[in-house]
Amino acid sequence: MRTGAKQTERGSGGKTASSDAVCVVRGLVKTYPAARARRGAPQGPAIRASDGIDLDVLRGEIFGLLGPNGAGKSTLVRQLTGLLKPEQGSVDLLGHDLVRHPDRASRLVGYLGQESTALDELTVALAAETTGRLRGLDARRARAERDAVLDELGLAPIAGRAIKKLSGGQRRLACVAAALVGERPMLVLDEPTTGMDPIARRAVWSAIDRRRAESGTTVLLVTHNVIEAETVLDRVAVMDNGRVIACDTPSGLKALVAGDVRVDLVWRDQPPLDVPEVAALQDAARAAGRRWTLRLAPEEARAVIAAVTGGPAFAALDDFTLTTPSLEDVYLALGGRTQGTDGLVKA
Ligand SMILES: Nc1ncnc2c1ncn2[C@@H]1O[C@H](COP(=O)(O)OP(=O)(O)OP(=O)(O)O)[C@@H](O)[C@H]1O
Repeated sequence: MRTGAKQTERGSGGKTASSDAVCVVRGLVKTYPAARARRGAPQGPAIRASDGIDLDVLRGEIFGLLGPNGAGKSTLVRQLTGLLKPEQGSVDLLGHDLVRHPDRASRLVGYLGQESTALDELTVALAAETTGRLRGLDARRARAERDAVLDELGLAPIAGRAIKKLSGGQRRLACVAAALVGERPMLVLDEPTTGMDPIARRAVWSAIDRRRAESGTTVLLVTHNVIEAETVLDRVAVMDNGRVIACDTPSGLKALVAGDVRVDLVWRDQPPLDVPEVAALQDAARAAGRRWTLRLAPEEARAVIAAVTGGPAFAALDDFTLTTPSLEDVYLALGGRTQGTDGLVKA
């Protein structure tokens, strides 16, 4: 077992803003008050959902926010979109002080929140068109943008249906369409692909990528889908407990675990813990159903594969793979809930 308290903070998280930064966050603090206790029960603690966040998002980049449930991602983006006021700290978006002037955010940001209730009563087409009109497009332009985005996201066949009567994935896709109408210099999308099938997800990623390529749009993206996000993100901030615990390019983050390989062992049924070589791996393995995942130095991985394929454990083994680490491994390695926030803990 090895540990290393290494975190990358290239181009972000430092106190000095880059001249290319369109969004500069410094010292952001937001605390939710403790919930009122039921009679006789002790009051729960207040929750510091943003705990001193520094962040620079650069012009034209697709910037991802990753982190476990409750890490503070939505709280952060709601402060970046003027919907929530921090107790301390500053948010500068394209030269506008959003803590003092939260009303200016709507002119600068196309925001997709986690909830869609405001658009639910409208049809897919009307939601997109109305959003365009609210963002200042004239009627002809709003209709043209509506048609283009519905085609782009494959929504034309259900354009006339009410959003509230759609399936979860369709509803989410309709909300993404509305968020993309009426050009804004920055898009803030909170888990845009939740509930979508692979084709819809791919359409969303390419629509986002296209806006960056064609219009230089800056995109801040909250997502749990690290494997897909890896292909579109320029940089990623990993959050935990209201803090940014790492920030770099996907490849820079992957370099944190680059010396390792990932071993996946899938057991036919229960792992054969009576085999000493298998029992010795139990503490280091991340178990999910019949699958054990281990991150190991290459020579350790070779020894594990030899042990489970050559000895008595082989009869219990259904499948095994040996791969280089992905961004998901970095995310899990840094996700402080399970392994500590003070850096990488290698299995
Ligand atoms: N309105 C609220 N009142 C009190 N606590 C809240 C409120 N909204 C969020 N929290 C708490 O603040 C913390 C951060 O929540 P937040 O929604 O920002 O996390 P998240 O990273 O977006 O999570 P998820 O991935 O589940 O969407 C959590 O502990 C959450 O329970």
